[in-house]
Amino acid sequence: MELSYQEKLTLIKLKDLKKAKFEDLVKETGLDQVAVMRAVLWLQSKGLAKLHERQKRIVRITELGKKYAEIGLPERRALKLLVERGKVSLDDLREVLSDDELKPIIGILRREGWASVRKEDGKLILEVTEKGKEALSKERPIDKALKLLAEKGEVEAKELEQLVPIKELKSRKIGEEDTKAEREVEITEEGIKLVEKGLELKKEVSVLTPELIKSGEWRNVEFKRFNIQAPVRRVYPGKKQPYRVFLDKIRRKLIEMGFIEMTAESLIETQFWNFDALFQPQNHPARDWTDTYQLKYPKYGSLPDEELVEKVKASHEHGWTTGSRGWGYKWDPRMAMLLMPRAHATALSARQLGKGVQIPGKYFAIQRVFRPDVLDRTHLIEFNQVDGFVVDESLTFKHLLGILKRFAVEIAGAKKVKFLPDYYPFTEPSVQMSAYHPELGWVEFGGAGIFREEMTKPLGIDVPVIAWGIGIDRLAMFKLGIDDIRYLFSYDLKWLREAKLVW
Ligand SMILES: N[C@@H](Cc1ccccc1)C(=O)O
Repeated sequence: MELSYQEKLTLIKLKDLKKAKFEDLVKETGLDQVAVMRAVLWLQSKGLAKLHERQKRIVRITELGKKYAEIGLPERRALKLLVERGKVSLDDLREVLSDDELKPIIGILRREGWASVRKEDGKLILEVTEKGKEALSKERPIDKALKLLAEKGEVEAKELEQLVPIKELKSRKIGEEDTKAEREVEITEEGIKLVEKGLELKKEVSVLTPELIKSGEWRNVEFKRFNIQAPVRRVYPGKKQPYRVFLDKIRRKLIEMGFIEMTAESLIETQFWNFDALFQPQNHPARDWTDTYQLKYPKYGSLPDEELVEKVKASHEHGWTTGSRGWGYKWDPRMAMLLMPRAHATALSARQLGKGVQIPGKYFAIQRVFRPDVLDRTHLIEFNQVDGFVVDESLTFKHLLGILKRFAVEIAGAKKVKFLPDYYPFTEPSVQMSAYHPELGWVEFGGAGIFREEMTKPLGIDVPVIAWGIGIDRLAMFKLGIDDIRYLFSYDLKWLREAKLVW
């Protein structure tokens, strides 16, 4: 049987005592109360000891009682004066008694037979009796009771009752009655047997210190075992916001797949990069393929170098050298300079292509984007997109579908993928992809396509670029088990603390 140091010590002491008051056991073991109680309870649960508890009546000494114990009960003080002087007047007694004590004193002295009382010149005179003289050196039961109370502070009522009725102690305000639980610990047969078999009493430690190792003392100690099943208080250490964790994991996955991350310093973009560089005509309803916000102040940003702007302009107006006829309108640089909160992460792909890319190369961005909408459980005006593209000489539409499928499986954990024809001004062909989730059913996953030459050529890219954009929030909702998209950004502490960190 596994016993702790404290349990062993308690049991060994108990073996000698057989049955002991809890307080005595505490004294014997030299441990503190809590430790002994814990040990006793464990011993009890192991059938080695028994804890008996009973309510007992006790009498506790009062402040007045303490005072009397020191200076003597009023009648004793009066008796002393009486014996010294033979007879005294009531007034004389004031020397040794207070007003309160004076009042009942004649009654008490008479009852005890210590004094006789008569009137002399209208004054009460007390004269000591023989019994009174003898009484000076004798202890009455009440004196004994007071002494006992003064010594112990509290005494079991049963013990005092053998001397005086408790009523009397109470009426004289020497003691007050109370009840108290008395605990007794008893060793069982099994406990005795165990001690007789011999218990090795090794000191128990819970921390292995450098000192223990250096001194070699670790050999002589017992290491405390931890109960890892014991319930403990929950702690909530600082941790990343659950949605952040989810996005970080997607980032990690893409990096593992060989993608290079594109980042932006600002959430604000020029229309040039959000629209124009993506071959979206300024005067065409296609520009409204999504509603966007505009910045009031500052209203305008700056355009990239002129050469690039000229090419984009040419592409829009007449197709430049791409063989396309373009959109056939007059391109306005002022409009391209308007500032807006970025409306899609594809703007970062355009920027990256303009800066130059590795060929073959793979790029991605995780970007907060903004579009006007009515807020509800499934719509936010800001959300996150994961966009990316792959550049290589020999890429075809089939590659695009293959890569998208892999994403759906790797990132979304989808089982089936479905492609539908779609339209974006910057891709041709364009597809919309849905992924099948066991619980969610078919979920629209994102758009994709091959960037149009009218877009890539002005940016200086002459090879095929396949691109995609994925709305990540709905996926996160599903993964995090929430049905209100606003929770992704919630500061509800309970949710933040308890949300599982998922991938
Ligand atoms: N930017 C598009 C998605 C997309 C990205 C890249 C290519 C094609 C489509 C959207 O926000 O819906």
